[in-house]
Amino acid sequence: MSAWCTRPAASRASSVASDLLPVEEARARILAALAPTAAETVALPEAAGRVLARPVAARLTQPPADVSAMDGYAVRAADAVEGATLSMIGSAPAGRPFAGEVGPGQAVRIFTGGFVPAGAEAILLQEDATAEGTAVRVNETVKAGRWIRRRGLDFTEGHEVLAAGRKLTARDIGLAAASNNPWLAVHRKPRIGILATGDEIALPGDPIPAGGIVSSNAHALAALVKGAGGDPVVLPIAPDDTHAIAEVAGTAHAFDLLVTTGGASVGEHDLIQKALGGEGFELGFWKIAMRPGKPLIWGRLGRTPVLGLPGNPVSALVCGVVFLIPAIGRLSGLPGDPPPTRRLITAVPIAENDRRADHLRSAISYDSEGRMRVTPAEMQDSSMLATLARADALVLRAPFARALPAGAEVEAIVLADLGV
Ligand SMILES: Nc1nc2c(c(=O)[nH]1)N[C@H]1C(S)=C(S)[C@@H](COP(=O)(O)OP(=O)(O)OC[C@H]3O[C@@H](n4cnc5c(N)ncnc54)[C@H](O)[C@@H]3O)O[C@H]1N2
Ligand code: MOO
Repeated sequence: MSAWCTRPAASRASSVASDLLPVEEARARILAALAPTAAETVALPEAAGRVLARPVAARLTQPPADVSAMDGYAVRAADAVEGATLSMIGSAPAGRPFAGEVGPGQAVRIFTGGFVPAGAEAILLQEDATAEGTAVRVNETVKAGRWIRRRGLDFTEGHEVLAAGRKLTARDIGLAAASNNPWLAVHRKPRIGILATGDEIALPGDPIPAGGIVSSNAHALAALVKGAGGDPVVLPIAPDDTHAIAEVAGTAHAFDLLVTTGGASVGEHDLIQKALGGEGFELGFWKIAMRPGKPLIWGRLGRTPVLGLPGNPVSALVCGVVFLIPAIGRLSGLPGDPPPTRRLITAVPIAENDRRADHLRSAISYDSEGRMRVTPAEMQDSSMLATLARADALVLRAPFARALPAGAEVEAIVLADLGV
């Protein structure tokens, strides 16, 4: 048994009670086997949503000098008392600093963003002054420092403005631009191969074989991968034939992760492990204590990790939420946190659970007092994609969780939190 296949002690203990690996342990083992992709340098517009591979330091100080926060007059604080009249000696619009100095009894016309001239200690708002020619009458006394943005108020040259490991938001892109960083080092988008298998499946729009169905998994997973920051590559559908599966899997080396759907279970047409086995597949684990998603496969084909998702469409997508999104996060340079959960109140009683951690497709609604309530769908069959599409949340039920009355608190993954 290689290090890849070694079971941690906790797993051995739990396997005494069950042959199914707990969800948290399965996710931990998946994440432990993944490393972030290498860094690449991209232009700012390409960097949004990517994860910084190296910290970003400011390449200038902002503001570069003391600047005015308002339109008005740059004045010496002691002179600008109510009733005084000052003499305007020039102007300092943004981008054109005044070269001279403000002397006693003098003022310089200044505009928002203009450099505060030497000698000035405050800005007199134009609303608080009356100008006639070069005479400026002060209508309201100003305090020293008023309306001046000090040099370096925002950031200082050489200081870190963005830390490595940060997923870049529009705000971060603005900060990188303001700090004069046109290029950023980010982790390459993880390339995720998606291989749907099955004799019965056809692409949407293609002729459907007798007894067949339309393949939804590859499309749904590609959308999920894209939303999570990965680069999906949908491979041709492989029929239930070990040679065909092996041939397509031969492209695995091109991916940071190969995801298969279907053929994960125990039927004689469930061929993923058999077909990949001939190509040198090393199994990490198979079967987890999860509904939907029990026959999940995890292993490695050469250097490429392989996540084998069940064929049932809801199982494939729920496993996508629970395992694939964190895996893409880890490959992208993030920690790969589990999906965030929220505490919600169930509107209806929930039955006790069996040994598999359940993920109940549920609707969120608001009661007459505006409080959020969650209602699991009555039917939870893992073929029912419409129920998943209509759901707002997955209510989590731990193995052997006790029955709950209406009004009890539950933990739930809110799908919109993940953009799924
Ligand atoms: N005797 C047992 N049978 C099954 C077990 C078990 O433990 N013992 N587990 C069940 C569970 S749980 C699941 S989940 C499924 C998973 O099966 P597979 O991963 O082998 O998936 P398939 O058999 O290939 O397909 C299952 C179902 O999903 C449809 N499918 C497959 N691919 C797609 C696709 N790309 N798009 C849409 N739908 C797809 C397929 O037609 C089947 O209806 O196994 C249970 N059986
Ligand atoms: O685990 Mo299966 O996904 O229950 O249908």
